Amino acid sequence: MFKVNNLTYKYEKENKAINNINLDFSKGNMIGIIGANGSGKSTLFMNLVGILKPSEGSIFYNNKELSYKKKDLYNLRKEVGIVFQDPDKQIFYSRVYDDVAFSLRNIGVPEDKIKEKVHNALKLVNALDLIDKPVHFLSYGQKKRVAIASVIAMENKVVLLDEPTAGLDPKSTKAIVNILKNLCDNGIKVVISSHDMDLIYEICDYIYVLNKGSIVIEGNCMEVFKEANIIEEVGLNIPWLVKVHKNMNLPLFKKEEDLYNYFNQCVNTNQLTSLV
Ligand SMILES: Nc1ncnc2c1ncn2[C@@H]1O[C@H](COP(=O)(O)OP(=O)(O)OP(=O)(O)O)[C@@H](O)[C@H]1O
Repeated sequence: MFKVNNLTYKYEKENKAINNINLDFSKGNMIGIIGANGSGKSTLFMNLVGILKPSEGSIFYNNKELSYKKKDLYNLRKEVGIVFQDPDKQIFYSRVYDDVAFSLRNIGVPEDKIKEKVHNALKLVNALDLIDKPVHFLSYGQKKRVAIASVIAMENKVVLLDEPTAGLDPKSTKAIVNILKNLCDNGIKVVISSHDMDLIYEICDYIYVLNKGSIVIEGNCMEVFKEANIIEEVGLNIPWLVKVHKNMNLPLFKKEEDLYNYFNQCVNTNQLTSLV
């Protein structure tokens, strides 16, 4: 798994986009990387897959330091998939089918297997109807779903997703959330960056909070969001379930359904009479 030691990355001489951070992705199954605009999330992801090379510090994957030789990067990317924030960065082919098939062809998967994997991946992201469409005909949200399908089709061991649900409608967001949960249930490590704190709170079990390139807090989801002052100071929102907990003096629930079940139980045992 990924372990990052004292990573610093500078695009220019003085400014540190990432400033001496340490990460250990064995701490969770669904890891959240959160931070305001410009806090360094995308820069971190690009360092993890070897697109950018650390200015200082080191990155280990399965106890081996990243090597930037073409062959080693090729092997890394067979195991680690990335969905970029901007789908145009990752879509190269003119037809959706060929785009999703691209990486599979690259690693020599037979064409009949590719056909099956492309269909399955597009179906999962609710985009099978786009299979024969030219990519330049697609909307932003449609391109985003195709980019996610390309990574799902590869069946990687680790999937990094930079803002996977940004710009998606509720139905597609729900589809992506279910896919991420499913990947996680199947033992795939999912690392996600997002500005949607309700989403991060719902699905992540370990979180790193970045601010101006540094990690200001890390821990399990509930621990991190209980630090409301820090979360707000770095320009992020508090998830609504945490607000309910703080402002209504109710238990801290992880899922919306847990809150409803709690209320139903209270109603059934006549504990809500004082509110009615
Ligand atoms: N190509 C680049 N050249 C110079 N500076 C860059 C470049 N890309 C990013 N930066 C700077 O690095 C810092 C971190 O940017 P990065 O894109 O990693 O942040 P982010 O957390 O992903 O932001 P967002 O939430 O807006 O996507 C910012 O200060 C940004 O201006």
